[in-house]
Amino acid sequence: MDALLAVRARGITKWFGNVVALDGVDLDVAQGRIHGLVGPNGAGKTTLLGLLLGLAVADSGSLEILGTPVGRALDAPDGVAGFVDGPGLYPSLTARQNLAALAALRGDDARSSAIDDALAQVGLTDVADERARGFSLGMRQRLGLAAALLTKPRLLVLDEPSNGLDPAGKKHVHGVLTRLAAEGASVVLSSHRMDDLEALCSDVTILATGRVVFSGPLSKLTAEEQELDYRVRTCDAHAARRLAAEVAGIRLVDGAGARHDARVLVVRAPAPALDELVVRLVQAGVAIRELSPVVSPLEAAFLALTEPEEAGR
Ligand SMILES: Nc1ncnc2c1ncn2[C@@H]1O[C@H](COP(=O)(O)OP(=O)(O)OP(=O)(O)O)[C@@H](O)[C@H]1O
Repeated sequence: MDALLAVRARGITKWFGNVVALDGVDLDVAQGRIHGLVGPNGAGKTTLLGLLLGLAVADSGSLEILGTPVGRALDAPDGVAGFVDGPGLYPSLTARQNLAALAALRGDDARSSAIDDALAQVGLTDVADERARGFSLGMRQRLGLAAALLTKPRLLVLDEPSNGLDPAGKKHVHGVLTRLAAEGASVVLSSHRMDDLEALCSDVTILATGRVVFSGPLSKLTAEEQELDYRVRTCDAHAARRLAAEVAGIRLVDGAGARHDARVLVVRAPAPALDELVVRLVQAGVAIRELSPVVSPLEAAFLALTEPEEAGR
């Protein structure tokens, strides 16, 4: 096995009746990295995360987690924590009691200082003594993450952890995941939020109808995208339009993004042509006030890679 891999999956197939949820999936998750799993509804993300957590076993293929081959038993592999379909909590217990009870279930005797620390990391200190029954979705997600942290995971597996998070909750969760990875743990998470994935993940796997259509560094995915639409807002839209028309490889896109602001131009361009436009604008004394992709590079790649699959269903 590769010493630097937290997950090594080869040819994983999983059927539910006559539905193939995973169809020959290969996945490498490097140690100390945050790996995003993305795909349309029903692509197989939750099924794959469930296999990593030992909630189900594959019908075929091989799976190694933290260097150990996974057998047929339904059991969380050592060093792995996380949840799919929301964390399992006791509604009638407080946040603090939940963490103590979940630790006791594992046979651990979590010190109250460790519990306090986990609650602080996810930003739930103020509600530590409130019952989980009254918690919002975002608070339950954060409490589930705190429970996972108490196990000191070497691999953390989370299904859509951003669901229901307000901006403060998101900041806490991102902070926790980034810290874990910096300390050498690996994180695999699914999300439909491209902005979260781009902010957090170094690697991404895109699934479509149970198959991997891309897996690798996020930078490679975005670099592979040939052309993107960019909003360019300048101090002189007229001059910007004229200059854009002169740059080879740039096409002006009417409509989206420019509609509400006459100073905004939307151009479709590969990165080198966009660079050339920026240089020409500056040389011509046209100030650039905004330059941003209309949809994020990950979202553009996601749509390009998954839409043909969707259409083919
Ligand atoms: N327990 C189950 N019984 C029957 N079919 C299932 C079961 N779990 C998943 N499936 C099917 O397997 C496929 C993959 O589902 P899965 O939940 O893994 O997708 P997903 O990518 O997590 O989707 P979403 O983004 O909607 O959460 C779907 O066709 C789904 O209907």
